[in-house]
Amino acid sequence: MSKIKTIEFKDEKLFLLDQRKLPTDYEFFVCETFEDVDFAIKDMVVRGAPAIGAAAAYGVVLAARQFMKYDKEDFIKRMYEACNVLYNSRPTAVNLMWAIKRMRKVLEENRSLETEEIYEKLREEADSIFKEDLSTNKKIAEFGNSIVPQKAIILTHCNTGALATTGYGTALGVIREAFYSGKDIFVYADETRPRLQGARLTAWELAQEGIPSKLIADSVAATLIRDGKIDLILVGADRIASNGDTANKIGTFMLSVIAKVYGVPFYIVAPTTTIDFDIESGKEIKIEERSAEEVTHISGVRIAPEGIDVYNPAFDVTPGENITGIITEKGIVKKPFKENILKLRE
Ligand SMILES: CSC[C@H]1O[C@H](OP(=O)(O)O)[C@H](O)[C@@H]1O
Repeated sequence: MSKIKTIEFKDEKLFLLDQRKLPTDYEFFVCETFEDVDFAIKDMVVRGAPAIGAAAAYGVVLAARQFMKYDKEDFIKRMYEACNVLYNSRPTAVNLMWAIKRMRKVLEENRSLETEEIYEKLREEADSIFKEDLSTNKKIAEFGNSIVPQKAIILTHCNTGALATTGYGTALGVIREAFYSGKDIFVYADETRPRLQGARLTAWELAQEGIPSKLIADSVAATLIRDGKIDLILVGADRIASNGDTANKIGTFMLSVIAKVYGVPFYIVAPTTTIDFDIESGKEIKIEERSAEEVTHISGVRIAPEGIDVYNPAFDVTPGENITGIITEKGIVKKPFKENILKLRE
């Protein structure tokens, strides 16, 4: 089991492993207010759909601590405002909205209680969200491992490990499970421009546990796939529409097209909390656009000329027809996705 502590709530503070600093520096960013959490999500101190959901939930707990000194009416008003700020901290990963909706529901159901009691209820709910994700990841990994052949060479994109969740991971969780079950697998990890989650985070997680792997530039993947060097592609998700269209880190769609051309199995790995049952297709998914600096600079060093215009979408949408299956904690969803995804709705 991965020992990486991505998120920890203790002493009324939220400790986030600062993923902007990895792999060279292992430092924690300490959140004492919900504004600190909002910044941490926006600036990708913490990132990854389930991880930002859990962090945002604790952001609501911190807000309750901040506003306890006000009278009840003011407390409730400020709490809803804080929930709204956190809900909008990043637009694509639906786990964030799902977590805030759960926290808002607890706030609504308990608004007649004293503020200290509301704080305790919110703390319990955030802890539940945290623990549920951990157990969900393990179930996902077990289902996922069932489709990993012995000695498989696996390609993965971005970071979907313990750093993107509350522990273990989604696609990288399946890779961990296959490795620890003795399948003698090998991993190619895309560096994942521009924020380099693969180079900085996935490579770090793989190295921490001695999982045989090689880091590649994103543009190498196509040749490996063409040359029959990849047996399986496992990637994460930020929002899955009810027809199976999936928003994930930019570059995922391109991989899915190449996988389809060369007949390589291409799986999305995600908890059902990443499914947005309220949208019909990927067309409805808002794709976050991030700053030009993420593309024109690496670690603060300019690599592109001043004044150049930049288009920097953080995600793209892979159509369901390019996806072999969606690995969840409730099993592996195959086509027809619309029919089979809706069966997952509780
Ligand atoms: C297990 S969710 C991981 C998912 O989130 C990443 O995006 P970001 O690093 O911008 O938060 C990426 O899309 C991963 O697949």
